[in-house]
Amino acid sequence: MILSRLTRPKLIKFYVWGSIQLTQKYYSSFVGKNFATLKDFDSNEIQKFLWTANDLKTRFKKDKECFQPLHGKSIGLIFQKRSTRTRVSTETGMGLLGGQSVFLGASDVHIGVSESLEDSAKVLSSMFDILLARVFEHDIIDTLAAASSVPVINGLSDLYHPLQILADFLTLQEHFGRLKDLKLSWVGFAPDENVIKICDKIASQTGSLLHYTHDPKEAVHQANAIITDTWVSMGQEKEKERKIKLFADYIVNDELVKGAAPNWVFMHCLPRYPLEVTDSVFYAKNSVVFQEAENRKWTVMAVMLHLLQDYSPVYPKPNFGF
Ligand SMILES: NC(=O)OP(=O)(O)O
Repeated sequence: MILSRLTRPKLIKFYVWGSIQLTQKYYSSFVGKNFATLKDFDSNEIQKFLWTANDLKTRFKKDKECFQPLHGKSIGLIFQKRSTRTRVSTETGMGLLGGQSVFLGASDVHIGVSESLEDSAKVLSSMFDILLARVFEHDIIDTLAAASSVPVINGLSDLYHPLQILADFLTLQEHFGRLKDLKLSWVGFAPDENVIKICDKIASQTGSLLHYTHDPKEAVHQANAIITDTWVSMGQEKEKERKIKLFADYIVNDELVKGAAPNWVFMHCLPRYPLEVTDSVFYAKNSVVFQEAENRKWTVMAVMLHLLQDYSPVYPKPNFGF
């Protein structure tokens, strides 16, 4: 199951995720792997990350347990853009696991400016045990990963935000008690055409239903989750006025959500501008946006832990419906 950042505003469509069908396969170790996009992991592996995230959340938050499996490990955080959730969830999560984080902002380091990406990746991976990068072009993630001797986590590129999708899945599982047979309606920009092709191929293999439409009412009809994102991404501020006009009819508001399933939830990865969703929906009792934000922490902890060492959850596997 994959999800892309939506990058091609010229194509105005709405799309709906059908039931999330995950195939069965034995879990494999993730140690030493990169985490660039969820399409690199099969459904069973994604469930494993989610199981561990649930387990860590229960152990640290509910049980108030203290254990530090990543004591002595460190992560380098390469950020070309600003961030609240990705940065803070990773820094505090690494701290809880006993490790250390070093933030490397765009104006702090030479990466891609006075030193090649490859040289930076070689140097940083000789000092850190793992790297996380938030970049503009997705190719930068691939370049860093190819030159790095340690795992690289994608903290957002122009194509993928896999950490966010893990947190979204965890939130859906917590709320609905399953992932199977949920109708997810994403209201916003059209996905990248290549990503659509990949999604269609996976859907044909798994039995998921994918539907793309220009009609927001059709998109949210009987949806269990209505999801949107900011229309003005970082670095696209110049396009703000054009996008406001272009997407004026696509605001998620009380009228639009009337067509959703009775148990609908609203999701948004944040930060949120009032442009794309009204306060009445964003702060509605059906909104799970802050639970979704908190889950960024437990999911990135699961990813860091699994890329650095094998981990067996203490708590039973949550029900995903598969
Ligand atoms: N959703 C998300 O990635 O938030 P930040 O930009 O604050 O990291």
